[in-house]
Amino acid sequence: FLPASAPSPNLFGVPTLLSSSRFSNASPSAPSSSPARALGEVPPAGSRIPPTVQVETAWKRAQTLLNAIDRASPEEKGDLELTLYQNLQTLSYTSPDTFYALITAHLPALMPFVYTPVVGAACVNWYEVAGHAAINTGVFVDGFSSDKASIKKQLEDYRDNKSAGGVDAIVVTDGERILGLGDLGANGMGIPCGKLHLYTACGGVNPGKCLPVTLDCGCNVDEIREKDTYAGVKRKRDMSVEQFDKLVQNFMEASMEVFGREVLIQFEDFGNGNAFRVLEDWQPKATCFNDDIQGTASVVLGGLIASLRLTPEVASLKDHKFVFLGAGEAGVGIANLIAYAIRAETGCSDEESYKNIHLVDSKGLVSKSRTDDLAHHKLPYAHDVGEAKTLEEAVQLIKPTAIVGVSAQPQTFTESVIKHMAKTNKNPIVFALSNPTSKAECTAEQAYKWSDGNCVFASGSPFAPVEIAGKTKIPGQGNNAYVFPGIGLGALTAGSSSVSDNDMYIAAKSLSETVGQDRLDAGCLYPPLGDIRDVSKKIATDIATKAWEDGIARHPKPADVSKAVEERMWSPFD
Ligand SMILES: NC(=O)C1=CN([C@@H]2O[C@H](COP(=O)(O)OP(=O)(O)OC[C@H]3O[C@@H](n4cnc5c(N)ncnc54)[C@H](OP(=O)(O)O)[C@@H]3O)[C@@H](O)[C@H]2O)C=CC1
Ligand SMILES: CC(=O)C(=O)O
Ligand SMILES: [Mg+2]
Repeated sequence: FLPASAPSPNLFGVPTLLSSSRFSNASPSAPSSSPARALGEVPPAGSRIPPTVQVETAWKRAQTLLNAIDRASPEEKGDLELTLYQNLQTLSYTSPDTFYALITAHLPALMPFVYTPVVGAACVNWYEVAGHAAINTGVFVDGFSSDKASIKKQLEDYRDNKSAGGVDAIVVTDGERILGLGDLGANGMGIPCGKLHLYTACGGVNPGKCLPVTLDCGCNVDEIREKDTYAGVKRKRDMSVEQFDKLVQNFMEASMEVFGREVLIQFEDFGNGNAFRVLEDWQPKATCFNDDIQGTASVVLGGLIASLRLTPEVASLKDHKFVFLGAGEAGVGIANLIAYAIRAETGCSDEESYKNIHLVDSKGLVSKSRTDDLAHHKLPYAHDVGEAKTLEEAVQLIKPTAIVGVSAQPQTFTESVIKHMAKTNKNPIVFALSNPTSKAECTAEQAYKWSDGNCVFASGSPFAPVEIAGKTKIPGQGNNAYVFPGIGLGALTAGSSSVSDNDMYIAAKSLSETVGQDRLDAGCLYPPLGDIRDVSKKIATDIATKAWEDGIARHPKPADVSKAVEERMWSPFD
């Protein structure tokens, strides 16, 4: 940990370390920090002072803002939330150790300000909000003019000048489907940044070895692209599928050549016209996964497995009847993993495993009569059960035990839908998973109120506990953040050559085992966020153990896998 070399004031009043981290904007020719000073690099024993005092100061100042946010009127709230987001980003540059110590120690309070929902608002006006971070963070690849050699050069520059000697984990987006906010173009860079902050805080991945990337393929939203401050490529998304696939191929090959074959690559918030195909192309050839399709599936399956301990009337996954609102990346990803788990648990056929899973998309219930017109990924769910134009009709027709909202359409879980669920089930599952909060299918309060406190609720962005009928209900955050850090950490520990669908199933089971009876008693299907490093360690241990069993691990097997995971975890407190 370094003494202040260039102090500058900021909200948290901590010394700045402008030349010491991967966040440095120093040009390659500028005097660079000595290698020993790079963030996260293991320092000689005893040379690093835990940033305790700075963290206390920063936390006091953050609390001032948190209190102001609590007291603010709805009109003032948004600006104050963005102020806290901005200050945290500044801190991540100026004193990374303090930043990671702060968010790790106070994750439940601060996660909403580095991740959903506030990162969504930050992305909308990224170039105004993110300041220094906007253009200096990570790597922006111009999708129209870059070839493999130029991408390699960008990555090598990053490795040599901004990383702690290499990169372990990349989160890459093309900005086309940012949360439920749609196409934000290069503004989407806030998402890889937020995800990687969580890789470090929740999964102990060395922040000096994390790389956020945006493949800038233009933006179809005129008011974003045409803004004076927009620094992305000012073109529409007019690339052909072949050009897009070539860009992804160049990026994937360049990443593996520069950072090594085992570099972990997480696809994030791509539009669904490309996401499924890119995953199918690259899953066998790289250590990669799509967080929206697979990570989301794993966290939802984990919650469902935990819920079986709460809903004795539903004995196993195969006894559920699911209706999804949304049949895109998240919807189909979750549906596919539930079907995978049912097959694994019962040995049934593919067809049988899909039978009780129903999807509603923008045109209504996905059904047999629509097969001529359906995207490939929806076909397994086109059942012969009749037709429904709306969610309400679908719920009346199917009589589900669980509804899962992944549509980015707010307030679509209406009073009448939830009342119907409560009438036909003792404890209906209601997952309103769309992000950010403004896109949630319903709020926690609505779900509990309309079901007389009987539903089992989870949401993608956090909601506060709700008092109902003399009980406190704790809404779980059904967000892939519970699993992706552990999945990535596991793959990195083993040096896995791939990340499989079975890994998502393993992570789901692992996560479900961390949910204590006290949480279930409060209606919550997920462990406290404050325990997340232990949760990630457990998930990582299970994933890495399986990688060694399956022979896909490139690293030698340690005597104690859990210890190897723990030793790999970077901590700002070490
Ligand atoms: N909690 C979590 O961890 C996660 C949450 N999400 C959230 O889920 C949401 C969707 O993400 P994703 O699946 O990737 O997005 P996609 O764009 O891939 O899919 C959106 C789906 O919603 C459907 N849809 C749109 N409008 C309606 C409507 N009026 N009625 C019914 N369905 C509709 C679309 O229908 P059609 O197919 O006909 O176009 C499509 O099937 C986002 O808000 C995202 O933030 C995503 C990943 C993780
Ligand atoms: C959580 C997440 O990955 C999403 O909303 O896209
Ligand atoms: Mg996402």
